[in-house]
Amino acid sequence: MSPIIEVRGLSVVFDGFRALDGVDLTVERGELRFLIGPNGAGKTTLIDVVTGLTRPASGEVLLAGRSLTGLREHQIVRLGVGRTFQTSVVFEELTVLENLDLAAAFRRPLLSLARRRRGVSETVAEALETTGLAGLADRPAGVLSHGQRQWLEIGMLLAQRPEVLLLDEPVAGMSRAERERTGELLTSVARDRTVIVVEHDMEFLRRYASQVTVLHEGRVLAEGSVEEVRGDPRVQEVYIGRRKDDAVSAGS
Ligand SMILES: Nc1ncnc2c1ncn2[C@@H]1O[C@H](COP(=O)(O)OP(=O)(O)OP(=O)(O)O)[C@@H](O)[C@H]1O
Repeated sequence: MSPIIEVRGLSVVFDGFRALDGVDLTVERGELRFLIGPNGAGKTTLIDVVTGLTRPASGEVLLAGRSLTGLREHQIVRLGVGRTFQTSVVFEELTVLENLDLAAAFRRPLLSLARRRRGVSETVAEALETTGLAGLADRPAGVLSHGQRQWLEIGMLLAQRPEVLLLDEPVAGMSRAERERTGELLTSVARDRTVIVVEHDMEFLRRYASQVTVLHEGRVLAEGSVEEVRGDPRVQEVYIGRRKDDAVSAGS
């Protein structure tokens, strides 16, 4: 079986500046893959290309063997690739349930209508349960805590029934308890889907990552288990002099 995501020779150029420079990346089904790297390494740009927001100068992205080259963002969503952004996309005045319903309708309007049961589609009910937000279904999203809002965004992705979820810094600004819950949520989501996470939080990474890809200056610097990349002298070098909690070797 082919990998779920294959990135081949990907380069992105902004006004002559190479944000990505020949990136190769293979992600198998069911992985919870972390992308790390110093600021400006190209992590968000990589997600932007996979999801069709940014066009590469060269190279390609394959989803289950199918090229995504030239497809638009909504087409890629419909093929099963969903993402969160660093900034929130929930509608504050709508309820949690309404936000989930809207997200579900975007992917498969007819199916989600056909499957309605007691006003809540099966997909939305599942998303509520997985994210632990069922008790808040009728509350406006505007009253949610920061953590709950992040879980709602993950729920909105799940409601689109993606095969691959790309999350950009999902635990930024979260309390320790919220980070733990998010780690458990992502682990459970990755059981039957593939999750790719951009994250700076090293403690979070140590606890939940299986495979890690380190980007630096637009290239893949290292790849492997958390222990392998932490022990890699090249990775240690690019993190030297950074904040303590951003340092790969911190706590070892
Ligand atoms: N639209 C753009 N136009 C010009 N340069 C850009 C654009 N988007 C990103 N860049 C540049 O490309 C490089 C990679 O940026 P990117 O946001 O992908 O890095 P990152 O690894 O996600 O960093 P961070 O951890 O700070 O979010 C940076 O130098 C950034 O300034």
